[in-house]
Amino acid sequence: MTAERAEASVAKVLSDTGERPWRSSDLHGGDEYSATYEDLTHALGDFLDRLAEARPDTELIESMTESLAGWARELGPLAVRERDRVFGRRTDLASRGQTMSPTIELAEISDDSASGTVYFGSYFLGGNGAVHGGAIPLMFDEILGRLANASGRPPQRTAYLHTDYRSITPVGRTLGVRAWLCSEDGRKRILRATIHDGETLCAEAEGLFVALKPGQP
Ligand SMILES: CCCCCCCCCCCCCC(=O)SCCNC(=O)CCNC(=O)[C@H](O)C(C)(C)COP(=O)(O)OP(=O)(O)OC[C@H]1O[C@@H](n2cnc3c(N)ncnc32)[C@H](O)[C@@H]1OP(=O)(O)O
Repeated sequence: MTAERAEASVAKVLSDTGERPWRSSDLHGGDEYSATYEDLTHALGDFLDRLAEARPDTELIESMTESLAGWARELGPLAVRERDRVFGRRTDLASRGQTMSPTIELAEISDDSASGTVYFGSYFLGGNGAVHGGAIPLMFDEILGRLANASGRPPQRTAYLHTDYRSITPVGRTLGVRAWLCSEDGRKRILRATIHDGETLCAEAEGLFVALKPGQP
């Protein structure tokens, strides 16, 4: 899907849910700003992975705490309404401009399917090299939600998301991810997705997405 199409479908999501449609012109600084924000989210994700892996000494912990508190103080007065924010609203970027779920790099996307790769860094570790069991449905909701809301479909919300954990999902490896639309019935759409480590099926999910009625939040 092109960036223009993704943006058009997101604009529809927001206009139908009562928010002013999001436009790329909401982002200040054009292309230069676009690249900079993507770099910021990558740097933040990298920081979280390194933090999760490290055993810092007290001096470094104190110094990091001070730096982070300084950034929070600087950002505090810059808070804007949800519709004017950048974080998580950059559907033109693989990361969507957020770090809550890992970045999904899509190699193929059509109206009813998407496939690509996902990499869970150390930040998403549950234990013994396996991704946390809550991070996996988070990633599934991300890819299924994006697919459900793509291609000019009406805005939808997840009604249920069922995940089966078939084998551990390893941290620190590039994994295959696939999502596809299974059925449509009125306002209801069922979508499925899988994560593979090579030939091994790690996890699979089924989600029901329900198209929102006008004015529904
Ligand atoms: C700018 C950037 C924006 C980014 C956006 C894009 C990227 C996003 C990426 C991230 C994306 C993240 C996305 C997210 O995470 S969305 C956040 C998580 N989801 C929610 O918060 C949803 C909360 N629930 C609701 O709002 C309502 O319950 C909904 C809207 C879902 C339905 O309530 P509504 O009052 O409207 O409809 P209805 O109750 O008459 O139901 C309608 C039909 O559906 C059937 N049904 C309903 N529930 C279930 C169920 N659990 N199992 C089986 N069936 C169920 C029901 O039987 C009926 O069927 P039928 O009798 O007609 O046959």
